[in-house]
Amino acid sequence: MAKTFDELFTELQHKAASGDPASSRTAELVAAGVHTIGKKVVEEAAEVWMAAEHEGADRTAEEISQLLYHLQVMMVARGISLEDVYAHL
Ligand SMILES: N=c1c2ncn([C@@H]3O[C@H](COP(=O)(O)OP(=O)(O)OP(=O)(O)O)[C@@H](O)[C@H]3O)c2ncn1[C@@H]1O[C@H](COP(=O)(O)O)[C@@H](O)[C@H]1O
Repeated sequence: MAKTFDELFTELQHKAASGDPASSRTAELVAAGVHTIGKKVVEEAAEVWMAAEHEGADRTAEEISQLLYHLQVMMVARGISLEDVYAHL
């Protein structure tokens, strides 16, 4: 069963707090900081755009999942909660 957006966020918070950067991509990115994470957000956003224009729905969904992952890593790195974001929806 695939995880939900909220479940992934909880997992990433734990990875950032106690994960090993050598084995956890999340811990590695959080240690690298918001500049590195921001570049990944922009890269993944462009890949979503390209997939939506030129590839199928499955590839586009995969790219969207990677964008959402990197947005969550940015939230964790900046100490932003799900509630902080949902308050603006
Ligand atoms: N959902 C994801 C996820 N989506 C994307 N990614 C990362 O984003 C990369 C995709 O971006 P790219 O294709 O640009 O990869 P790349 O070119 O190798 O990346 P660069 O090192 O070049 O920046 C993947 O290779 C992963 O490293 C993710 N990494 C982790 N997760 C999930 O996050 C959770 C915690 O993972 P860890 O922190 O690694 O334990 C687990 O449930 C994972 O499934």
